[in-house]
Amino acid sequence: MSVAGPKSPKATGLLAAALLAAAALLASFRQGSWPYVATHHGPAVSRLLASERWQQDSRIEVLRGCTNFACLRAAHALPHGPGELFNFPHAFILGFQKCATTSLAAYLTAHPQAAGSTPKEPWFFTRYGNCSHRNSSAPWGCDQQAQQRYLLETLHRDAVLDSGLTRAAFEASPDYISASHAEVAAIRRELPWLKLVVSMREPISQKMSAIVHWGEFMSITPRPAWLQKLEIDRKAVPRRDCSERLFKNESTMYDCLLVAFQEHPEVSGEYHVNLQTWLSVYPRERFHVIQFENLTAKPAPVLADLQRFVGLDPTLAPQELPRKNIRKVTYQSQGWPMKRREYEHILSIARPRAQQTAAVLEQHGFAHAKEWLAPWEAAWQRNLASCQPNGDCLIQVT
Ligand SMILES: Nc1ncnc2c1ncn2[C@@H]1O[C@H](COP(=O)(O)OS(=O)(=O)O)[C@@H](OP(=O)(O)O)[C@H]1O
Repeated sequence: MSVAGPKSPKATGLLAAALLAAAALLASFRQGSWPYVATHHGPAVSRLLASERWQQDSRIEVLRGCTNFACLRAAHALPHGPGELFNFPHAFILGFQKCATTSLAAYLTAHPQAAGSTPKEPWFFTRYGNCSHRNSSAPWGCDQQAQQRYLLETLHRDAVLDSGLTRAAFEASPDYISASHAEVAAIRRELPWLKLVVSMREPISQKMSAIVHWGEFMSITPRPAWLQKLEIDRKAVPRRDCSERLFKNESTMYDCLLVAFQEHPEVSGEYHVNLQTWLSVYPRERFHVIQFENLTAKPAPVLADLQRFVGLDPTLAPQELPRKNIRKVTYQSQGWPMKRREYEHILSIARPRAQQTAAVLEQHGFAHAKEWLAPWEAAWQRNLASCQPNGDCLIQVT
């Protein structure tokens, strides 16, 4: 039997809801392995839990009728059935942009126990999605239709439930990591059980990759509608302008790096600032942090850790990490021309921030700061070693 959502609840009172939630809690604890236990609900969820129909249904049956987040939350308060391995949805790859999120999403999508979203980057919860009202005082919120489309079409609800929840639905919108506190809080409110994956790349390389990405996009003529939509995000405009000029040979990579490093942290991908926003909302154990350089140098152990974190069986894993979204071999594959003093200047901005990021990662138990910084320091030294006596260098991304 399926349930249409929170529209027709037959409330039997708060006591019944509390009893049911307590039973679910107990059952979940007895099951032991269940990773998420709902401990508090909003009024809509409590009403659903109190409905007599729901008391007869299994979690997966309830989920079959869910077309909105309140329904999902109520379903997740019920005990999981035998063989069910995952929540729905189960995980988000949050970012950072240009840190191999597309390759990671493709890798997981090829895993028989995972179900990637369509598209890979729905951008549902953040500034370009329909639920965010950045330029008005309206609170974050999604209408019923948008929620339904997201759950059914983007996250493939039916296919995932048909698997008996033996597949983990996930999406990968790399701009989520730079979400505002209000947006992150909204995601937590709607999907409190999510597992969250973050990848970080040597920060100068990450910005160079983004600069090239935007240079290529801004050179598309006529400008596509989706690109025009992005123009509403005024904060990121100076960087995009610089990228456009770079591709017309009217600015240099150094100019654009300066712009990128001076932008607002939430736009420029200041790793620790963005991560701390998320850590202030979701518990620490929900996060898994990957270093791009470790991942790309020696994928197997990093991918095995990722699968363990998500709850996927590593023995079913695809062999290879794909190489998606690659531009470093297309543009300036021998390196970007820069003067030594210019690179040193950028480094004088990037290094202290990278050290802060490493300190935050250590503070939260994600990595040892020194070990984390070593591959980044090695990349900086490699680039400095490329400099000629006249100060001309060729700067490569990691
Ligand atoms: N397997 C592997 N090995 C080495 N490098 C890899 C790999 N997979 C992705 N990449 C590099 O990651 C960059 C793309 O990252 P994203 O997919 O996260 O970009 S995006 O934010 O989704 O646009 C992009 O960097 P640039 O080429 O410097 O732009 C990719 O080359």
